[in-house]
Amino acid sequence: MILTVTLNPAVDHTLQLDDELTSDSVARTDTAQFDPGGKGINVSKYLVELDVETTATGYVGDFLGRFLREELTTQGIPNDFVEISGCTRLNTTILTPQSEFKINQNGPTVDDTALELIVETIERHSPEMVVVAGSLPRGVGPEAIDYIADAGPWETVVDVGGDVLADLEAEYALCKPNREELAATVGGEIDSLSDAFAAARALQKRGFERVVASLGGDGAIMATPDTVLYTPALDVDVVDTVGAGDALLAGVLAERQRSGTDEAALRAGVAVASRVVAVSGTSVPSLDDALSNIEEMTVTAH
Ligand SMILES: O=P(O)(O)OC[C@@]1(O)O[C@H](CO)[C@@H](O)[C@@H]1O
Repeated sequence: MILTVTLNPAVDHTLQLDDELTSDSVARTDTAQFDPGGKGINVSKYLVELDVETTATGYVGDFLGRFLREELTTQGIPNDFVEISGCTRLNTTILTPQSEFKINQNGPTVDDTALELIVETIERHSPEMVVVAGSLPRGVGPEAIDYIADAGPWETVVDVGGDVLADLEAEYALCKPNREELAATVGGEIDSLSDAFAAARALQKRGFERVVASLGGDGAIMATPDTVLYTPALDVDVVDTVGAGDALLAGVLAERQRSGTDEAALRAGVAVASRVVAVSGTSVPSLDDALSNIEEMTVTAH
């Protein structure tokens, strides 16, 4: 079982506008979508759709926390959250004909004594793997992630910001930076695929058994102890990119559990991400046949 930990969940509010945003005028829209979100929660949503056993945990609070819980339960996503007194955040995506704007709140402040409740929740579910993903709420530092990773026999996967990633000290089975986070961890720019391969290789050597990096429209890479694999993105009509990295991670973890090979896992990640960018917000597309033709996708070793 894969348990996801989202320490700073969000309700994702997605608005679609027919025109570009302009200052000093009221934009009006008929469409408003609210999805339970936050990176770990999204991974659980996509894993359920891929028929992988999962449970989502993390901190939730107040009316948006209640909405998030109820909505996940209605959607059939197993969840077991820790209640906090602060309010879960509302993150907004505004889609205009030309642009995608994303505004994320920092979220509530969490007392670090609540971490023990997260660890107790994880222990109750005895997962083989724990995925800690998303930003940290105020009051929680990178050492909380090391604490979770060291607290039990589970393998731990992280998808956290580049600054947090750089401070982690425990053993991790996998990390999933995006291009900017990859650049931040190596303190340089990623201007080409070969920069990305070198950065992923360097990060892998710093103590992550595998590094899966999402490169947006350029595809994704996986650095393993032996090689760096690369798969280009599929050609799809992109509605928005919110949740694409979470979908990549869910696809990689689902396929690694099924076939165990890194090549197939990377292909599966890119295939699932390409389905998710074709729907708005962090709603879940049908992934029934998402993995059916993945052996036709290109993977190269570098
Ligand atoms: O502020 P964070 O935690 O880095 O990211 C949160 C978030 O942008 O990530 C998900 C998409 O990956 C959304 O569901 C959510 O709003």
